[in-house]
Amino acid sequence: MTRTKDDGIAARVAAQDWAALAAELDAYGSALTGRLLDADACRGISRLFDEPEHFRTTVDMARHRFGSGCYRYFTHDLPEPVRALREAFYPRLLPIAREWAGRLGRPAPWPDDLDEWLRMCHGAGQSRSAQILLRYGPGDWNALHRDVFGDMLFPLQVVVGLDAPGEDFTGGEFVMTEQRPRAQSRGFCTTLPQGHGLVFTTRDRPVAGKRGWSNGPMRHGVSTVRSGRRHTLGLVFHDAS
Ligand SMILES: O=C(O)CCC(=O)C(=O)O
Ligand SMILES: [Fe+2]
Repeated sequence: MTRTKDDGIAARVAAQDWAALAAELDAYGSALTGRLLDADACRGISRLFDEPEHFRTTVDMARHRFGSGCYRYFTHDLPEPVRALREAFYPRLLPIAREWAGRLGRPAPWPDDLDEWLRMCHGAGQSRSAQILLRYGPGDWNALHRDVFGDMLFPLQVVVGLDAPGEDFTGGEFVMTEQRPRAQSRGFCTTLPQGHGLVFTTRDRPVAGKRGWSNGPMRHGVSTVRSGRRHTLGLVFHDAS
């Protein structure tokens, strides 16, 4: 079993410039962190893909017309670095989620404690782990989508790049689109560096306008991988139904 200790993941997440990340999220609906995991730690996580005991379900993306490639849902018994990352991000994302809810006049049901929030999800019928490990090969891609599984929704999520773009794979950029009222959509592209996390909105972002805030609906996906293999770790803060 590839279990490594949390060798300072919490400290590295805490040490990010969270004011700058929040400002970037405000402006673009996504923000890239500094390096959180070294190459060995990234390989340790991507290798888990071949250890079926960690996963509850495997999704063949082509079969569901979600794109092409495969992802696997972890069981609730998360391997240490995955658990540590999720736990470290939650309290940092929470003030941003609450601020955004305030701007949009929406409820902010998220307690300070992640476990308490997960208990609320489970009580509402969203009781299955939503953490995923993804593997893309040449020609694979991820259709534009939103990871909304029910009424219980935490509005920000994180994807961690596990391979080095340009070395391990080409293509495979992280793509976001923002729907604009009565106009065509705007696109955002991020090349995810190995070991970095991209924080992004699950559903929409508050957009400032002449008459106050409105919501800018956003979707995310991945452009076609041209060569090599790309692995990512997807961290979602609500559970699935
Ligand atoms: O592979 C990626 O970069 C994105 C995966 C994804 O859809 C997610 O993390 O929610
Ligand atoms: Fe996703």
